[in-house]
Amino acid sequence: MIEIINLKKSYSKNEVLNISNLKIESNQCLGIMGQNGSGKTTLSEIIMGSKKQSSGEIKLEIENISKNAVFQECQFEPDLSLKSIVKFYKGLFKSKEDTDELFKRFDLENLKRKRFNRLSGGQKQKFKLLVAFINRPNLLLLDELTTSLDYVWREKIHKIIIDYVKNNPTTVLLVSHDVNEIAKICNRVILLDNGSIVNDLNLTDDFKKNLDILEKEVVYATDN
Ligand SMILES: Nc1ncnc2c1ncn2[C@@H]1O[C@H](COP(=O)(O)OP(=O)(O)OP(=O)(O)O)[C@@H](O)[C@H]1O
Repeated sequence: MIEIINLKKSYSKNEVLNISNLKIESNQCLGIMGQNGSGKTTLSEIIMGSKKQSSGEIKLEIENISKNAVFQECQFEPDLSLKSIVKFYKGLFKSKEDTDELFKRFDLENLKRKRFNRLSGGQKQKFKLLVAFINRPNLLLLDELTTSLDYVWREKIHKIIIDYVKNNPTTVLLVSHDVNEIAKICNRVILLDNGSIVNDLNLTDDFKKNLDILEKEVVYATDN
């Protein structure tokens, strides 16, 4: 379980996040939606510990916690081959993961010797997720994961994540602007507006059949 109490974040005197209470059950896939600048990345980075809050408390009660994240901006040493990057992270995490299988899963076997900065946008995105799996995280942040992926790979990545979560107890934070993606992967979604949670929805199967309702909730929550 992750519990957030009276969390605030300001830059200079500008408050960008103000969340009085949020509980995220373990092994839950939480979608985080909201307009540009509403605080999604700030909230998820604070939960992951890569950014510090101005005040408030975050309790991370996850057994044997292993974290990882995929961000738009995350980059790797541009001149290293994918194989070398994976070797580096495998060593860093002291991981026993079968990385050949990971290369296969993401259809990147033929690019092992290529440098990261020579990959296309979509290939980079797939590779970032491959690296995020090396330490078998049980807390995983995916921030705009499928931006720059084609339709086929977007679907494949959704399946890879759903299968991973089925086989490994994981708390997933999925930041996305895509209602379909959220509905496919998450069982709950929070909507942020101006740094506050303005809606918190359980994504039941019935709800998922009526995605236009979710779309309306997103528009309503952020227009009012
Ligand atoms: N380093 C920073 N310094 C000053 N302001 C910042 C900084 N990082 C973020 N902000 C501000 O905090 C607010 C929330 O930004 P954040 O990146 O969390 O939004 P977001 O919902 O993830 O947006 P997007 O959908 O555009 O990625 C914005 O107003 C942004 O300008």
